[in-house]
Amino acid sequence: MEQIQAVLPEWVEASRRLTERGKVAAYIPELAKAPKNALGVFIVNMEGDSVSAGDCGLKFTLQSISKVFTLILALMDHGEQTIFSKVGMEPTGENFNSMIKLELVRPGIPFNPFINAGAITISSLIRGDGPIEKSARILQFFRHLASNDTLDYDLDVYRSESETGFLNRSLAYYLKENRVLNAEEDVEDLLAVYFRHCAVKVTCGDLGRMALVLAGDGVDPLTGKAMIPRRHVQIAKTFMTTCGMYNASGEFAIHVGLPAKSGVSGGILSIVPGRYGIGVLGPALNDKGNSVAGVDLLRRLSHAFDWSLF
Ligand SMILES: NC(=O)CC[C@H](N)C(=O)O
Repeated sequence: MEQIQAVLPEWVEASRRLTERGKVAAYIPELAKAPKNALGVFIVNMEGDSVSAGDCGLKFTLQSISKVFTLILALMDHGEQTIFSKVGMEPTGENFNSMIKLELVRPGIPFNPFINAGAITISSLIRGDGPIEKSARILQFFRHLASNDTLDYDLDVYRSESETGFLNRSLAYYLKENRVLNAEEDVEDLLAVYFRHCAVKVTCGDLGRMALVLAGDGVDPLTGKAMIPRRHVQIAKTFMTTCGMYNASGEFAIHVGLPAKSGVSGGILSIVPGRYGIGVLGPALNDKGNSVAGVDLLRRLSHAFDWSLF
């Protein structure tokens, strides 16, 4: 940890320069308010020692990072056979909100649980009596994983996405037409669950702490508590490696070589299996939609400390 701490502040400042080249997401209007030049990182090891640098105190919404944990909750609710009858296991090579392959490839189930069509389908599989109970179960699960009972929604971001998320609505109706979603599924209720879990507000510290449970294969190393079956962590880590950074996942595997998941608010959750949980925030995104400075910082760290799995 001392070795990492010794270089971290300087590397954050070096990577921060790249934020000038990126753009803050604006298709959810509320996200456009994020500070473009921010960059923060938090790294925690299996003993609970942590290091951090940059703008670590900033709060941001999980967005697509939440998909890792809703996938896990759905797997815990139903088992892998049911889940993989509804979503596939392959990267798409398309944008996360694209619907093109749903029509082109049969059967018309979403290619994987991390594209929006897949994550909306996963939200429909969370157990609970109605959208309020489903959302409450999801939030409770996130709070457990982060060891933080104060995690909550950013309601401004939630409303902003709910008022403008017409593409996600289209995806959901298309899935319903194709019977990937049940006939009795109410699309507005379902999207309320989906938009809510995307709008859970965290810091880099929360992200790192959630990641640590994945680094421990589902056992929280700091409490010794078994939180997720190992097999479900294995599935989540595999998707993080193959699809976690959208259609730049191959490039990220070459340059960084770690399981990771990014979100449009500029967060990246990553792990060094068995060693570290990592949370990064850098709202300026590159043309693939990943935090431009965040990816650069992870690349520096991975190279220097030989973290690549490959
Ligand atoms: N890539 C993302 O982070 C997308 C999440 C966002 N809530 C959406 O559905 O568009």
